[in-house]
Amino acid sequence: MRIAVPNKGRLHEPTLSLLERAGLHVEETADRQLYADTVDEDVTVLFARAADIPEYVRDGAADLGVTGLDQAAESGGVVDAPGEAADGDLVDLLDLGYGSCKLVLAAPEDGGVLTVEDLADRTVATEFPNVTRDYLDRVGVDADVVTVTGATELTPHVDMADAIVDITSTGTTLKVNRLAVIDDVLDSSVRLFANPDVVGGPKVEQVLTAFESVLAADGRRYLMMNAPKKRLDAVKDVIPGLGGPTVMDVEADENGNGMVAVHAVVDERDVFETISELRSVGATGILVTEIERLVE
Ligand SMILES: Nc1ncnc2c1ncn2[C@@H]1O[C@H](COP(=O)(O)OP(=O)(O)OP(=O)(O)O)[C@@H](O)[C@H]1O
Ligand SMILES: O=P(O)(O)OC[C@H]1O[C@H](OP(=O)(O)OP(=O)(O)O)[C@H](O)[C@@H]1O
Ligand SMILES: [Mg+2]
Repeated sequence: MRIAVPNKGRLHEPTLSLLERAGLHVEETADRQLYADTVDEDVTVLFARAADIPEYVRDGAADLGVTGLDQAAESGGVVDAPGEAADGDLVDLLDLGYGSCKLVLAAPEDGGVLTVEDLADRTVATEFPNVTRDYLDRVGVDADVVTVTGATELTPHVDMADAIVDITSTGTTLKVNRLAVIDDVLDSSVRLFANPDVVGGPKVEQVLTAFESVLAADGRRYLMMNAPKKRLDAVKDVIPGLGGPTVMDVEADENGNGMVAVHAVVDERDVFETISELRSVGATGILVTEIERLVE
């Protein structure tokens, strides 16, 4: 099975680190720029441009692809389940949570374009012509779309366009270029995309489960502690555990009181508060550890 991942740019490193955390360690080889084996002999990684990855998956050159929803939407149809897929659609299997950005319509702060309606018979420059045309159709505005391959923010200042559709996340680039957001066009983040023909296959499901287990572990901590058996109910009340904590009998303390070891998964935001509450109900030897993966 082949997974296409970004070969460079801002999505490259986080995607490799996700593969690593998912247990799909990518082997170092001479050809690593193009493709690489993983610890799983059935899984190969292809390194491609973020914008080309949807095409690799649609074509079947890769079974799975990791890239931004913006890129997939630009290249064709995207559906949530294989049953909904028309010819050439990709299945959006999982939101991987990084690369969050928006495609927005923006125009010069001091210009004459204040609403999308003002764009009628004017020009929009973008790296995303298909998404932009779909958007203009949706809002019923007839404007020309000019395709550029970068530095889109420049075009309104050199009279190439009256507005742009471009990626924004912090808003800094738009601000520096004195452009104001007029409308949101598409919310994007990095997704795991699949060719509809491979969804449900055992290897794809295995990769999906591994990625899901990394996401499930994010923001969670594993707590371990000892507690007097007679305080167990109080300890359980404190821990908002995943399906309740795991409880094991351990040796009695020096006074012969029954003791238990309690393990639980908790939200990292609750750890600080939970520890003091656990101590106050008699827990001792409290350990907090990170979780690499969590298969629910
Ligand atoms: N500022 C941003 N914040 C968050 N995500 C972003 C941002 N810019 C881009 N992205 C996401 O990353 C994807 C790839 O962008 P990136 O800049 O890494 O690639 P690129 O510009 O196509 O790379 P290159 O041209 O170097 O191949 C975008 O399609 C989008 O999903
Ligand atoms: O809202 P902001 O946080 O300013 O981010 C938006 C900018 O980020 C991306 O460019 P990138 O940094 O990837 O450079 P690139 O044009 O070389 O792709 C995008 O094309 C915008 O220009
Ligand atoms: Mg970029």
